[in-house]
Order: sequence, then structure tokens, then C-alpha cells
Amino acid sequence: MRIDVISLFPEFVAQCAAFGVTGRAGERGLLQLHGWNPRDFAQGNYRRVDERPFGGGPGMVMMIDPLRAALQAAREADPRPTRVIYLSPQGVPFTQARARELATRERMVLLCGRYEGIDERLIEAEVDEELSIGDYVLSGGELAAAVVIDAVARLQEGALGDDQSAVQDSFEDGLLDCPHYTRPVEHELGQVPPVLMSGNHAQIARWRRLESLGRTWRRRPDLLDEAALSKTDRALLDAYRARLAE
Ligand SMILES: Nc1nonc1C(=O)NCc1ccc(Cl)cc1
Repeated sequence: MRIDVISLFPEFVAQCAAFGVTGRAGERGLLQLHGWNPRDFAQGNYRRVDERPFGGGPGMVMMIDPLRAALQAAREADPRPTRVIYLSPQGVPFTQARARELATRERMVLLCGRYEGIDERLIEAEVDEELSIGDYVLSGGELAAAVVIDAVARLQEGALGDDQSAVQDSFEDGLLDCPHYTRPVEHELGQVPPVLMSGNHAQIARWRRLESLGRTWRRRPDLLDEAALSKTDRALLDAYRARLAE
């Protein structure tokens, strides 16, 4: 997958993707990242990319033309068509389901704003989708872009070693993840649930599913409504609730 990032700090986003799974995805050719800085496309002696807002008020607004020229350069750098995603708190909430959908695309352009905003005419003319990674305000879209890149990169075929299947992520089926344990078995902080050392894979899978269901029910009941629960899931959850009611 090719991802073009439009940002005043493209190296910032590149660094976020340079480590771990995303770094390896790059080395394996599963992910090609390209940064484009609107300042390189700004005209005039001062190469302005921002200006005072019409209507007054604090801060600055990013100008249309440098962004538009950077977007055009990104589009033209590869013959394949692409959609443009703008990261902002005004966007549609980013979810694992959305990450899965984006991960199937050949390309995407991520537009990162700074200052108080981007001239709305650029958004209307060039942006296909607006995405939010959460209801809070960051100082720019770059960290949000890095989050989207990470979530999409790890879903690329071959990005994770076969011992870390992305499919096992509980969020893949809309539930919270189960607890995890590793050596040592005995520790002053407590025990490892015996079932995990039983070698009984059916029981282990059942325990993990029960823990995911129970956690989701306790911590994020809103997710439970969305999740597609099997009959077995519902029976497990009833057993979990019954045990708590004892
Ligand atoms: N929350 C979020 N989810 O996606 N992006 C954000 C966010 O806070 N961006 C900051 C931002 C976005 C655009 C501009 Cl012009 C300036 C600052």
C-alpha cells in the first residue's frame, strides 16, 4: 500500500512509522510512505502557508494553494487513483472496522493540518473523507495520521509474523482483548491462570473468549451491543454474569 502524507512536518510522520511492525512493513515493501511539505510549494519570498482568518479571531489558517499544489504532486507521483483523507476532530470516528477497509486500498493520501484549520474551500474541493481518532484536540493532524498508518500497516498481508496474527486481535470481532501472561509462572505479583498451562487448547480458547466477553461487558457494554455474539458467546456471558452474582 502507498500512503502519501501532506504535512508541514513530514519527517515526523515518517519517524512514527520507522519502528517495529510499521518499519518492517516498509522494509518488506508492504507499505510505501511518501511525505509532501506544502511549504515546498508555497510561492513568494516568505513561502507563506498560513494567513490570518477572515472574520478575525485567534491563530492562523492554512492557505489553499500550497496544500492544493502538494496534493496535486502527491496524486501525480503515482498513476493509481487515490482518495484524500483529512484528519481532524470534525471527522468520522476511526475504528478497527475502518482500518480494515482502508487496508484493502492500493493508495491513500493523508492530509495533516496545523494552526486553527484549513481553508474550507480546499476541504470541499479536495477531501474525500474526514477521520477523527478521538474527541480531543491535538496540535496538528500528524499524530492522527501516524495512528491511521500504524493501524493500516499491521493489517497488510505479511506485516505481522505468523506468531502474531492480526486476526486474533479481539477488536477484530468487536470485543476487548483477554488478559495475557508469560514467564515466570510463580511471581510475587500473583499466579498465572492454570488453564493457560493445561495444554487443553479448547479450554484455553474458551477461557480467553469468556475473559474478552466479560471485560467487554464490564468496561465497554456499548461495544457489546455492536458485537456479533454467537449463541455460545451468549451462554458464556450468562455464565460469567451468574458467577459474579454468586
Ligand atoms: N482528534 C483528532 N483526530 O484526528 N485529528 C485530530 C486532531 O486533533 N487534529 C488536530 C488538528 C487538525 C487539523 C488542524 Cl488544521 C489543526 C489541528
